[in-house]
Amino acid sequence: MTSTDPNPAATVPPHAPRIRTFHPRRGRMSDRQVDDLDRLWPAYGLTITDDLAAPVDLAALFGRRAPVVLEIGSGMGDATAEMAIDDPNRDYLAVEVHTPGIANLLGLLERHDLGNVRVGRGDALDLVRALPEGSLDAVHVFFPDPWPKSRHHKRRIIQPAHVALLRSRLVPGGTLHCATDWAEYAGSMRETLTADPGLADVHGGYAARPAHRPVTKFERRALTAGRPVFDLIHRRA
Ligand SMILES: C[S@@+](CC[C@H](N)C(=O)[O-])C[C@H]1O[C@@H](n2cnc3c(N)ncnc32)[C@H](O)[C@@H]1O
Repeated sequence: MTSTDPNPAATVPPHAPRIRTFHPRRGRMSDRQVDDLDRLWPAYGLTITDDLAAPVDLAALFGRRAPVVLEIGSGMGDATAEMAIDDPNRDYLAVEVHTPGIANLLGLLERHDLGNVRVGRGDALDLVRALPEGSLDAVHVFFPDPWPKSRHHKRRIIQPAHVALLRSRLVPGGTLHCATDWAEYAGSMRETLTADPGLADVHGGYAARPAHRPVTKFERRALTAGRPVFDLIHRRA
């Protein structure tokens, strides 16, 4: 970090109370998901804790040196797997707290014989803090929990301190790509991303869904309900 690259999140003392950005839901797993989780976790999984040893060695995690895309909140993982299949020259690090979604993605990795995906289980922000600065080619935040009530906005993943933290982990020129179907959150995201001094807006506002981003499970629900979708893509200067 330099004096011209303020990173407020990095200055939060470790004893500060933590505010969760996710609902602590467990969810039921099918027998197949239980089996996939047991068998495949050792090969693809990364356990995330709030004292994860930093810096995380991404080349060791993936077994090669390639540009890395971080996906925060991969849900059931279908979109993650699809992007990784279409983009074999980059590595994908998906992070989720929802165990059935993690298990589902692990099953997809085996079925598609995908070597360029790893799956983190835990709070994405704990992982991001432990990543080296300038280590990510892109960060994807697709349909994050909107936390619609005003008193819960502090739980949103896209807020100034988190954006500064995410930006610090991008390589110069790397992109932070957010998408939401929640119009008010889209406005807040746009404001926050535009206000960050180290990010430049690639499209000058909302973008249409780029071809490389598959329609996600949550997005399908939004489209069925007739809600518009907002993509925002900003680049680290
Ligand atoms: C609304 S869902 C969207 C899932 C997927 N991206 C999609 O579009 O279908 C948001 C997901 O983000 C996960 N999530 C929220 N905060 C997180 C965090 N701090 N770390 C990891 N996962 C998180 C939730 O568990 C949830 O599965």
